Amino acid sequence: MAKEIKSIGVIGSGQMGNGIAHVAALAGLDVVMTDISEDRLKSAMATINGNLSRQVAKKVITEAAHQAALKKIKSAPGLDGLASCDLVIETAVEKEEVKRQIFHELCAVLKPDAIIGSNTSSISITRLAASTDRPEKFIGIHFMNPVPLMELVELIRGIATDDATFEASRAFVTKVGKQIAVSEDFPAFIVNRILLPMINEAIYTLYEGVGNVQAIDAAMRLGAHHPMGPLELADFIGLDTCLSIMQVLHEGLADSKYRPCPLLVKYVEAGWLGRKSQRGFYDYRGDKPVPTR
Ligand SMILES: CC(=O)CC(=O)SCCNC(=O)CCNC(=O)[C@H](O)C(C)(C)COP(=O)(O)OP(=O)(O)OC[C@H]1O[C@@H](n2cnc3c(N)ncnc32)[C@H](O)[C@@H]1OP(=O)(O)O
Ligand SMILES: NC(=O)C1=CN([C@@H]2O[C@H](COP(=O)(O)OP(=O)(O)OC[C@H]3O[C@@H](n4cnc5c(N)ncnc54)[C@H](OP(=O)(O)O)[C@@H]3O)[C@@H](O)[C@H]2O)C=CC1
Repeated sequence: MAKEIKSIGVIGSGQMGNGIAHVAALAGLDVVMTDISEDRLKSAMATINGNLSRQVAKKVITEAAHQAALKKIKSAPGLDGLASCDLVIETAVEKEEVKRQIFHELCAVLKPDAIIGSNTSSISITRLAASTDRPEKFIGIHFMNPVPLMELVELIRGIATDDATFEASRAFVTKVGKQIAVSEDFPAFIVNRILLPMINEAIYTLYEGVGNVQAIDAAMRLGAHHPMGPLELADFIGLDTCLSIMQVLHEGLADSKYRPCPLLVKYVEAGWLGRKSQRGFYDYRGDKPVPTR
């Protein structure tokens, strides 16, 4: 029988890491959140507190639940605090070499029966699993952004993932209140295999001058009823993450239809990564977002 997951660790406290810590703590799990810097962790705790307050204001949760969730989260830099976790979910940047290095260090401190999950948007679960000492206890647990609001989690088995790991992960995802879509381990899985080429095409539409930022986003918001325009959504995801996903699709499927738009490459090279760096297809430094093209 699959073991119940009662405590989780989260590596990386960016928008996905702090969102996963938020929903797991609200579900009553003990959470240890780690990152490379103490400042990052402080700002992640402030974000979680703000997002929980927003849920209280919207009457989604009570103030008592807000306070109880905060008490469930411990944060500490480095990986030592993860030693007793049942499940550790890696949510660091979408760079394979960074994730492999993290897993190398993590395996040395983790208890032998702990499960490792990766929140990767696109990278092969089988390949990441092979860089650990426990490929059978490794799985893709792919939350969507923003985690507290989005209903779906993709579960992706690597070639070696065993049934107990899959079932324990399934029970964990259900416990945090999310629905599951099971995906085979192919580049970018299901959601991003479909979503990211659409976003990349929107960037080509901008690059080729078919429309400006405002026109492209209005077209898809009002003409296709997407909740956010594709360029607004790209800024929300992070342009570095969008580029990494397109690169994984392009290399992994060897098809030119996935070629990342040169304009996306240029924005990332400029450090204009979207909302997280205050500038992307919109400039967020003023009172309201202003298109940069
Ligand atoms: C890249 C990958 O690997 C996979 C992915 O995740 S792809 C991305 C998937 N996500 C999407 O497609 C999201 C599309 N957008 C939407 O569905 C909606 O716009 C939304 C759900 C994000 C917001 O819905 P809304 O009803 O307009 O929310 P609203 O209450 O007005 O809040 C909007 C704001 O709060 C955020 N937000 C609201 N409640 C939140 C909470 N509890 N926790 C975190 N963020 C929250 C929103 O992101 C946005 O941020 P700012 O206020 O800082 O600008
Ligand atoms: N953004 C999205 O919409 C989604 C992203 N994902 C995936 O989730 C993961 C995280 O994305 P996201 O939260 O957006 O990224 P962010 O850039 O917001 O956060 C990544 C965090 O990881 C930290 N970090 C970097 N290197 C390490 C390390 N070696 N050890 C510990 N922490 C580290 C970063 O610190 P610093 O900034 O100081 O480098 C940062 O705080 C990626 O794999 C991404 O593909 C999945 C679903 C949706």
